Amino acid sequence: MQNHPPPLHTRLTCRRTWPNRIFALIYACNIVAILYHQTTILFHTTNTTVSVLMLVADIVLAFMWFTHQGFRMNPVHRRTFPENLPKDETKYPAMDVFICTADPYKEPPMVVVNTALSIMAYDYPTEKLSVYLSDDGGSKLTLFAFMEAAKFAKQWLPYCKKNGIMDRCPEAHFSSHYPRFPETHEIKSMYERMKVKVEESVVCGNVDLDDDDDKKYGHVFNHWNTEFTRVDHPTVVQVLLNGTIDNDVQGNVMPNLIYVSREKRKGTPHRFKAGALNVLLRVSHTMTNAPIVLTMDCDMYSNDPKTPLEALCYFLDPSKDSQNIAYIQYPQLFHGINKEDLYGAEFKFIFQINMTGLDGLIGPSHAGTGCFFRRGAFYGKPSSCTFEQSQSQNQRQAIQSNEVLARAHEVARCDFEAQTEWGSKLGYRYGSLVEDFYTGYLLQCQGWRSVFCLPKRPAFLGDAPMNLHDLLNQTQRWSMGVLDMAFSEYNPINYGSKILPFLQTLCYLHYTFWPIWCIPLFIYSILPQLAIIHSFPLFPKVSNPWCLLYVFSFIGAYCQELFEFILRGGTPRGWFNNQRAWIIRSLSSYIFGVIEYTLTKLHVSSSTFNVTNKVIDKEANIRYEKGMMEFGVESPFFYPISVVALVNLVALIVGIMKMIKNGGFEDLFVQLFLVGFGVLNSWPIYEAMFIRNDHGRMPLKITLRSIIIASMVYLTSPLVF
Ligand SMILES: O=c1ccn([C@@H]2O[C@H](COP(=O)(O)OP(=O)(O)O[C@H]3O[C@H](CO)[C@@H](O)[C@H](O)[C@H]3O)[C@@H](O)[C@H]2O)c(=O)[nH]1
Ligand SMILES: [Mn+2]
Repeated sequence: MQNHPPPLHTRLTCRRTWPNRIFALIYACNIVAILYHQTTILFHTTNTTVSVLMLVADIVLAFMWFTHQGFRMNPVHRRTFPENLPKDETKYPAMDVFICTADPYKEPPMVVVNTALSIMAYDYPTEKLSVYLSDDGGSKLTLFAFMEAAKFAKQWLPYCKKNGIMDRCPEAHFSSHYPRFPETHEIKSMYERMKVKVEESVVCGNVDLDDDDDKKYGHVFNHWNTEFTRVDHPTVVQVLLNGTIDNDVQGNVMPNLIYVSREKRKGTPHRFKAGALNVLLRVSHTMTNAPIVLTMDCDMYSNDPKTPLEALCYFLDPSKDSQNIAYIQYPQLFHGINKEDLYGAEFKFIFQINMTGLDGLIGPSHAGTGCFFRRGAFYGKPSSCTFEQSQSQNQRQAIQSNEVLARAHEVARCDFEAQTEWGSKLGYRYGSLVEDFYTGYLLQCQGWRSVFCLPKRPAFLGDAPMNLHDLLNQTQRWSMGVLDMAFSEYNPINYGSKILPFLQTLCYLHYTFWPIWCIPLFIYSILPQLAIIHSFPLFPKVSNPWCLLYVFSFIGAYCQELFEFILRGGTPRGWFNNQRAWIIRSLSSYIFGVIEYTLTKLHVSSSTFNVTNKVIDKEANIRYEKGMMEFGVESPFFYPISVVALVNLVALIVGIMKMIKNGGFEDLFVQLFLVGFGVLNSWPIYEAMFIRNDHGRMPLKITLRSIIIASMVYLTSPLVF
């Protein structure tokens, strides 16, 4: 018998698979029956407009339910066995890490520095590790922060490794119950000094170089002359640590650390994060050309120094299937989210639950950060390159040579990509505001596969939006991004469906049409409410057996989600908040996303990548910790949710009054239930409008205008009823 080498990874089907499949069958029958019922009503109704609207809502809900089943048919979980990796570390492939930042005022340089330090301290052969920072903010403040970080790293890395520290992000480390070693105090005060220095420079908007630094780096800062702006400036590439020259305080080699701010010129599109990553792909190609590339958002620090070894369990697996793996995606997990995740900002379904579903098909979608790539995947199909071929030669000594630097500057030019395949066949793909999701999808269409890793100890932790406006801003961008995809030449209907397996296509359909949730949610949160005022029954009486269909569809869908949510470590309260956030997003950012998308297609406006704020407002954060929703700013996002909240409140009051006066509970039961549920979900909005008087309350202007709009909705409703 042949001796099998010990496994590097395993994949098991989740126990909920069969229950999921059976439930899907039952639920599908229920949906068909409802649609049938709605259609028959359409032919007998006294009010066609209302019936058509209800039917449209139900068809969209049915579509979303159906496409969601792709995630449920074969969920899996995986395990890796890094202990079975080859012992000889010199055989490990080199790894280039890309960190993106775009704005020193929304993404404080200290946040970025912490991310970089946590990665530089990986338990991975240091001489194989290079960290590239892309600064789309073109900020000398960020460069200055990294200069300081390079110095601090020389103490921090040996300190972490010698003492076996797990939290290698200094900020996270020093804000936890950290162990004390003889040198801890010294390291901590060094960190504090660096933090003060960097934060002061951000406050005053200028950098203060001492003599040594001035000698070393003074010339780089000369780039920031009066003509230098964040949207118009030359390339700046600065090697801050060179692994072959720089040693830490104990004489060990350091990883490379390279600052890159690509050239930007007015009128030349820079393609946001996708453009930034493509520049890093090329710059790193000229310098280290590692076969593995890890992409990171600036706020996602590493929470486990052994993570790259886990990724190696797939990349070093000699089996044929493993040669097709383009990327290994880790979930986006967050720190600083309040107890019950007030805004559903964790996106447990998108980043965790649905990912395990995709993993059982041909692999997870790409989530932008915390993802290990095979570099070759950016350059072509799986068959055309093997891992060994793309292994880099050791070009380390060269990274600071004039030749290499000149080449790096060349490939970072803003016109370099003109008439090339970058963005269409090479690198990150352009054309969607969710470049990550789009690129992952296109790689899978090329035949690449992917893997999802969900270790017990989170591999990465990042910042989630911590107020409502930021969250809605983020999901509006995502909405526009997926619509870009839905209507692109490579949309999942015409293109993806011909290449990808059926269930995988369903999942991509679900996401690319994500914002159309706004259609049923909007109809359901306005129409039954108005119908109550006009005493118009929309649903069968409670005593009518058809009514059970509606009850089952509601309870069935909600219970299944609750179950999935709790299986993934959530709480009932967390689930409730999550569904509330879904309603709020649907009524607000999805609608705005659809409008904004349409406007960009009509060339009335142009789409931009609004970076999510990562600065914490202390006062607002106290309210957030208490579970209070933050309104405060006069954001147009708040109008639809305020109006809907008011419409529901009035409908509930009127409905109850009518029932007391005339009876008819049977007729209006389902509607009253919906309205009651609406009011329950709107509670924080009423508080923000009428009760609270802190800074996070709803701005008076929005409250007043919403009252006017809601009144107009009621006044014009006779047009429909
Ligand atoms: O012109 C730009 C704009 C953004 N970024 C970077 O992109 C990252 C993500 O931006 P963020 O504002 O945090 O967006 P999120 O919505 O939180 O990010 C999610 O969604 C994005 C797509 O919309 C993906 O790119 C991200 O990886 C994914 O985490 C950050 O590191 C930014 O610095 C750039 O480098 N250049
Ligand atoms: Mn982010």
